[in-house]
Amino acid sequence: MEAGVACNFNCPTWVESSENFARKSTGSLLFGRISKHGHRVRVAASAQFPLQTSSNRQRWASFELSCSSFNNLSASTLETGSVRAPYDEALMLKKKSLEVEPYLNGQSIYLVGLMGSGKTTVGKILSHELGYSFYDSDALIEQEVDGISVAEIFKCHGESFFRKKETEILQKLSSKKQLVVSTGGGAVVRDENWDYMQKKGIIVWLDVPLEALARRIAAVGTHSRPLLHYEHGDPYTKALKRLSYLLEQRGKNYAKANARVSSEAIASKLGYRDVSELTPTEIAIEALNQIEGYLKEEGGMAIAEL
Ligand SMILES: Nc1ncnc2c1ncn2[C@@H]1O[C@H](COP(=O)(O)OP(=O)(O)OP(=O)(O)O)[C@@H](O)[C@H]1O
Ligand SMILES: O=C(O)C1=C[C@@H](O)[C@@H](O)[C@H](O)C1
Repeated sequence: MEAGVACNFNCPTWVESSENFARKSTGSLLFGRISKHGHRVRVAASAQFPLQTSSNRQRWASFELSCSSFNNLSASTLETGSVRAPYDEALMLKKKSLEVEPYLNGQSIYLVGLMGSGKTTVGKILSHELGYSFYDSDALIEQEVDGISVAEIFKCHGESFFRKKETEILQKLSSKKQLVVSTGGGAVVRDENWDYMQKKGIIVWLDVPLEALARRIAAVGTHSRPLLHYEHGDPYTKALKRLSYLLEQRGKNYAKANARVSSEAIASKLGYRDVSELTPTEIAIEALNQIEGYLKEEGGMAIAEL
């Protein structure tokens, strides 16, 4: 009887086909079966999904399958082992955003970080998931200055003109709630910008290693990033040199953010060899984790009373 039940129960198929189950860290399943000899049996399965994932985005689930007859509750273990379960990042993001949203209570999210840290990419994912409006402060400045690019604004009007415009844009946004704002890499330098961002918002630093930033920037070229024009060499070297300098200057400012999302920490938590293996969605999930932590632990709920 027991062997018959074990054969019919294909554990890998069950784990992969049960979305709800696969998203939880533990779970169990109980159901009845009639064996081919007419006996009623009870089958129980339980599984554990550890946080750790393997680098190919599969989660290992350990399971135990046991079976007993209905009138005899002492179960005998049929099978134990581990199976690969799919790691559905889109579902995890949805679940996390539903959890965090009530704590956020409409507060805006301001993403800060060096150029190329993914503020725009991750910001769009967050805004979509939370149902917030997305703004890119560089793009808003470009619109205000006759549609010319940031690089042209620097060239024609100078950096201080650009910084003034950046502050004006942040001031305008500061009266609104339910925004995700991708700020310019240098927005953290002016104290008044902090006042505007903090008025109805939480400030989140996307902290990415310099080498990864330089690789990303080199992939698209340095032409659109005026602060990199001062350096010499190939795009990777130019980006790495300037970014190292900028981080030295601004590191303490970024560190004042309410929440820090470290790509290195996420990669190590997920068992990846390098931050380049991280997807923007995985970073967005961690941003929500950090925001939740801040709101729960640092009295962020007080700000939410706005
Ligand atoms: N997690 C990621 N993995 C790999 N590439 C990424 C990741 N996030 C963003 N990128 C890429 O890096 C580049 C910069 O991303 P993005 O524009 O989102 O950064 P940013 O912080 O808004 O930059 P800036 O401040 O210069 O506007 C883009 O080409 C984007 O596709
Ligand atoms: O790091 C910076 O100071 C900048 C970053 C970009 O987002 C732009 O705001 C501009 O190129 C300046």
